[in-house]
Amino acid sequence: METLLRIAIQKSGRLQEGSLDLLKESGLSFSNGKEQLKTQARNFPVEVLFLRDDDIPQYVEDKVADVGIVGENILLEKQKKNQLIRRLDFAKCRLSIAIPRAENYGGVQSLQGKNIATSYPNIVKNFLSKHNINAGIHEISGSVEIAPGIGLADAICDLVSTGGTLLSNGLKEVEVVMQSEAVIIATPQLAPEKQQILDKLLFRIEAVQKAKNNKYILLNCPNDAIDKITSVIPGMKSPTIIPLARPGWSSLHSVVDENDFWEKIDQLRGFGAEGILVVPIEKMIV
Ligand SMILES: Nc1ncnc2c1ncn2[C@@H]1O[C@H](COP(=O)(O)OP(=O)(O)OP(=O)(O)O)[C@@H](O)[C@H]1O
Ligand SMILES: O=P(O)(O)OC[C@H]1O[C@H](OP(=O)(O)OP(=O)(O)O)[C@H](O)[C@@H]1O
Ligand SMILES: [Mg+2]
Repeated sequence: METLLRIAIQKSGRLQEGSLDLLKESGLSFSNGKEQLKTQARNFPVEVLFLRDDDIPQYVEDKVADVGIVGENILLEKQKKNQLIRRLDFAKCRLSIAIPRAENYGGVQSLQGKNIATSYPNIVKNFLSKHNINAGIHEISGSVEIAPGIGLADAICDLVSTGGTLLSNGLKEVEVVMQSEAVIIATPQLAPEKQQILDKLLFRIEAVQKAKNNKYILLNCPNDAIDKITSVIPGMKSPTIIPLARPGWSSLHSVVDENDFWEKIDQLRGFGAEGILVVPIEKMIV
């Protein structure tokens, strides 16, 4: 029987779209109907399980799933035997403590003796003991931001992204406990055949991630600017340089990192680059 790598992803919620996109952009083709809880890829030895994200670390520890995609917040909270394989650059958020907007905050000591509502009791417990704070933890599984408003707790610890939910519940963020993004987790000891499949998948994921972080750039420049421009955008090995019909000019093709893109464009223009075209890359294999 063919060995399949079992990957657990969130069935519905904030991680679902990013997880599906990542697997599909990595070339896996599978169906994901609304009621479907399990599916096998048509063109890759992978089975996908659609689960509640909170349950994924336990499934991975129990080897019911070999690999999972969860937020780092869930990985840290659940304290299961999982290894973090790779950060995935989506579902970025932070886990923060917030208090009613009207209240004064004089640093972490202000939490002494308070009651904190959260879905992350273990993370909050560690945070409080690191700061020698004695506070009560009231565990609830959702709608945490409502807790101070209904007299359930003095403060909360929950995920924040735009801050919109805090704002609309009259709360203000006072401490960032951790930053989080989606990650791939795996059982500590994968069978060699499964490890091989995972390595193959990780190679594809890397190509997808690199492509997202880079752009293909084409520009025209005077020949005497080629060296300076090459030092700014050296490309994967070196830029491609093609002479233009106009004497003394060349077309230079390279890749540029998305993160410092605009600074580099300013530098290139300063060196005399013109007619700059920037296009997305679909996959990037170094
Ligand atoms: N506002 C946000 N912005 C970015 N990422 C977020 C945000 N909220 C949550 N996340 C990330 O997405 C993960 C899933 O969030 P979601 O709200 O869908 O979970 P859930 O309600 O617990 O879902 P489930 O029903 O699967 O248990 C979180 O653990 C976190 O890592
Ligand atoms: O800072 P913001 O951009 O407002 O995002 C933060 C909110 O997003 C998440 O909930 P989600 O919307 O996923 O709903 P849920 O409570 O049903 O999980 C999280 O639990 C916060 O409540
Ligand atoms: Mg959940």
